[in-house]
Amino acid sequence: MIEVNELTKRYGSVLAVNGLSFTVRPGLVTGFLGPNGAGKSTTLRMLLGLNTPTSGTATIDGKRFRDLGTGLRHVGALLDAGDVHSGRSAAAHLSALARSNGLPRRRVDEVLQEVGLADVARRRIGGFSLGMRQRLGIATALLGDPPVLLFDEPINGLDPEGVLWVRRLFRRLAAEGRTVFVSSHLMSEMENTADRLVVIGRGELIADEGVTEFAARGTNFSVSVRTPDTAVLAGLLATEGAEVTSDGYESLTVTGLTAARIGELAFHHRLMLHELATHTPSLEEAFMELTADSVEYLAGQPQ
Ligand SMILES: Nc1ncnc2c1ncn2[C@@H]1O[C@H](COP(=O)(O)OP(=O)(O)OP(=O)(O)O)[C@@H](O)[C@H]1O
Repeated sequence: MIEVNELTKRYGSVLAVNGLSFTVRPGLVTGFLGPNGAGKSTTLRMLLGLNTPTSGTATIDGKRFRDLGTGLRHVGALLDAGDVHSGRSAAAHLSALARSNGLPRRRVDEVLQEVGLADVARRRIGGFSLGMRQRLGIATALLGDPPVLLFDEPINGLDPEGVLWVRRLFRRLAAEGRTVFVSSHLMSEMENTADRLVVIGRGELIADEGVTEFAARGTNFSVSVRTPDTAVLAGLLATEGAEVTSDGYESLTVTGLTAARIGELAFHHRLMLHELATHTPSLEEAFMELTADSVEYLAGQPQ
């Protein structure tokens, strides 16, 4: 169990993390989401004792990381996949870590196999692609067979097959009863992976809930209508208080009225409908909507 309580980190005038509180439970994949610069990496670094909080606490199973004393056997983490000695081979890198953490040598072969790097184990890391480095970072996190796993943007650089693999891996690790906490700035990466979401913006908590509850917060419900009588129907819908936009030939998008009400109106006025479909906001849309105020860099904004 990860517990973050009133956690704050200030860098000079920048308040990177501001009074953040949440818990991450075992047996689930929890996505840690927020736009760029929201404070995800800073929070993960404080959990791992790499940054000191300005105030508040970040604990793992009730203790600060540095007081756990069991290192890789308790918490495995992927922070920055580029942060490895590039002159070494993958096997040498993992062997050195296994030795310094008192882990058996066989774990090196097991994790290399697990992440699909067994065939390139003796190659220099310097020649690895970003995706291979991510796999090595994941292997490092798994080395101590820990009950708690933290991954910072693990999907970066992975090809589609790699993305599927990593999703299945996270699901399996959670099913084994581990605590799996995965950061991303893209909701699409978490949509089919996470059970719960901790969403932050500008260092503050926006949501801490199940994926379904989060999706239900999106308010952009709309109805698509196709009819040969767009002008007549649009007029009728407007008098009912709906907001109507025409998407081109025979096609309208309507907000403010249900599909059932639109169908009734069309029926009463003998208007033919070719399509009537409710559009439920996606998880991605809910995320964009709820974090809109926290986005640091917006495309198309004047400088
Ligand atoms: N060492 C530092 N010194 C000064 N400011 C920092 C430092 N580290 C982070 N920040 C600032 O703190 C804020 C949060 O950064 P952080 O890297 O934690 O965000 P993030 O959510 O991980 O973003 P990203 O998705 O871009 O990695 C940003 O405004 C960043 O510029």
